[in-house]
Amino acid sequence: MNNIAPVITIDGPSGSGKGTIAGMLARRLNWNLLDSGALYRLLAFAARNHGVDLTNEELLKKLAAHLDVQFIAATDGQLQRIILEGDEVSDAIRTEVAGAGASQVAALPAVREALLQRQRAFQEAPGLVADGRDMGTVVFPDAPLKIFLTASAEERARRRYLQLKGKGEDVSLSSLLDEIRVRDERDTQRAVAPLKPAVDAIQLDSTELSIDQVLERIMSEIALRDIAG
Ligand SMILES: Nc1ncnc2c1ncn2[C@@H]1O[C@H](COP(=O)(O)OP(=O)(O)O)[C@@H](O)[C@H]1O
Ligand SMILES: Nc1ccn([C@H]2C[C@H](O)[C@@H](COP(=O)(O)OP(=O)(O)O)O2)c(=O)n1
Repeated sequence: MNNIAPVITIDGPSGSGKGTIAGMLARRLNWNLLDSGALYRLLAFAARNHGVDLTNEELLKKLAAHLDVQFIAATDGQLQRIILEGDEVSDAIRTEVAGAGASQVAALPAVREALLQRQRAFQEAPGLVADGRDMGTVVFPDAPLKIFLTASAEERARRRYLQLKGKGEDVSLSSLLDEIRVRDERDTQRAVAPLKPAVDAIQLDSTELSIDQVLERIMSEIALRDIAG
């Protein structure tokens, strides 16, 4: 691990735009990308494959410590690919069911502990953009720029609805809104590393902002701090 490499953390609730913004920032800066939510999704997915109950903390901890996963970085023509135990699961882990499972296993302290070093290992030169819930509070507390991205629950449900409809999934706006509220509640109320802004985070409400406007706001914070050389 190279501790000199700067980190930009982007935390926030589901559908606030973290993944989109983190990916765009990493490409623009030519930095590494950590999608920490993917790790929790992968763990929930692997647990289902192995018949491990999503409340069995001991077994989930073992599974997390030995998770056989490869992240193949995005290239110009291709999106990032995620390989779990030899199988490509890039799309399979993006369902709402996998998201709900991720939120469940993520509430278990032993699971979070088992995934901590794996996340910190992404901090390599020239820099890292890290997307999640506790990137600024727990995983990279010394990051020189921390963003806490929010949007109203209604707007986040609307975005998710359009995203899933675009992929041809049959979804309902009202059930997506319910799911988002359940996930918000679980992620903010858990005892360990709950979703909350770091004290030194910049809070950005994207309800009324376009993706480009959010990106430009963050780019101007980067320029102010002179982080990206
Ligand atoms: N500021 C924004 N305005 C409109 N749509 C957005 C905005 N940010 C993200 N989106 C869209 O919302 C959906 C969810 O964004 P995503 O990045 O997956 O959120 P998260 O990672 O926080 O769950 C995507 O389809 C994305 O294109
Ligand atoms: N750093 C993180 C990232 C995700 N999680 C948990 C909580 C989230 O509900 C799930 C899924 O996260 P993910 O970022 O992939 O989900 P969204 O794209 O925001 O819907 O994992 C977490 O507890 N800590």
